[in-house]
Amino acid sequence: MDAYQNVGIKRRMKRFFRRDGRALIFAMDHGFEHGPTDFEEHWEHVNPRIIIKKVVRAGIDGVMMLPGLARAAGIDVKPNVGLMIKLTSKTNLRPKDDQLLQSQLGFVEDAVKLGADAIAATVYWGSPQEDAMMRQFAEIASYAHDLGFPVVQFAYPRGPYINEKYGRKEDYRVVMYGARAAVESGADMIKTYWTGSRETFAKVVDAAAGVPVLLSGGAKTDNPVDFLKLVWDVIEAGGAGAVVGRNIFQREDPEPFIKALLRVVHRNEDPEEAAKAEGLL
Ligand SMILES: O=C(COP(=O)(O)O)[C@@H](O)[C@H](O)[C@H](O)COP(=O)(O)O
Repeated sequence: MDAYQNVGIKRRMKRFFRRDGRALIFAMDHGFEHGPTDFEEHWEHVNPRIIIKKVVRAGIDGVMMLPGLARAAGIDVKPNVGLMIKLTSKTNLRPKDDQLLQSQLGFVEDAVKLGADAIAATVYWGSPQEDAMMRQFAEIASYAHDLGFPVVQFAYPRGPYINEKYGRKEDYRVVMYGARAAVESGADMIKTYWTGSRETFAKVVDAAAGVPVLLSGGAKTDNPVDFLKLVWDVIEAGGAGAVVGRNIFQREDPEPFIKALLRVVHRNEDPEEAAKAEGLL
């Protein structure tokens, strides 16, 4: 890779990661991947401009969106906040047999025009359609790297063989495998599942061989401290932070919660202390 691209990738990575090498990123692709019902708990957050303004005000490090939402609300992602555009997706409406495929819904050029700082794509490792997603990722990554953009892989092990062999997709051996596959396929950042313990997540981090590993948030926890504790475990395991959607936009007042998360991610604060400091307890 020549010096220009190398500098481009490094500079853009720094728009997400602070000097401590960690980042808290807001995810908003749920209207497409899960359907707008995900927003019903706090319906005003279905409007990307409303929720993006809140998360930016709270001090989030980055925002991840699909290209269409970035057209609508990318302008609200202030220049000091990293913008990650994801170029693959799927709806929950497609037939069951096709749920293990993410399709390309935008192009690297679109992300560049939208002012992206990083480009993301999902690979369901172990899917019967793994081959198609590997090719898609390779094409996106190759072009993005040529232009000096970092590439994020949502490295999600998913598929019938995984269930048969490991019992669950969150088994650390398979999450670790997905993370390693992401590294070996050229990812600059990895987003993946929680494996259930610090010890096992630390192995995922080791398998990623220096490529930052971010937690994929998951369903909202009733008690906000439970999610703070999860992110604390990720950080203690050597993880680089988290990409969080529902735990933010499904809360009535996401701002103190984000501030508490930032305390845990960047200041190593104990989750309960962080929650108290932001008035959550
Ligand atoms: O990866 C995604 C969906 O995963 P899923 O198929 O629901 O397991 C992304 O659409 C989300 O943005 C990501 O999971 C982060 O959002 P939350 O899980 O924190 O809501």
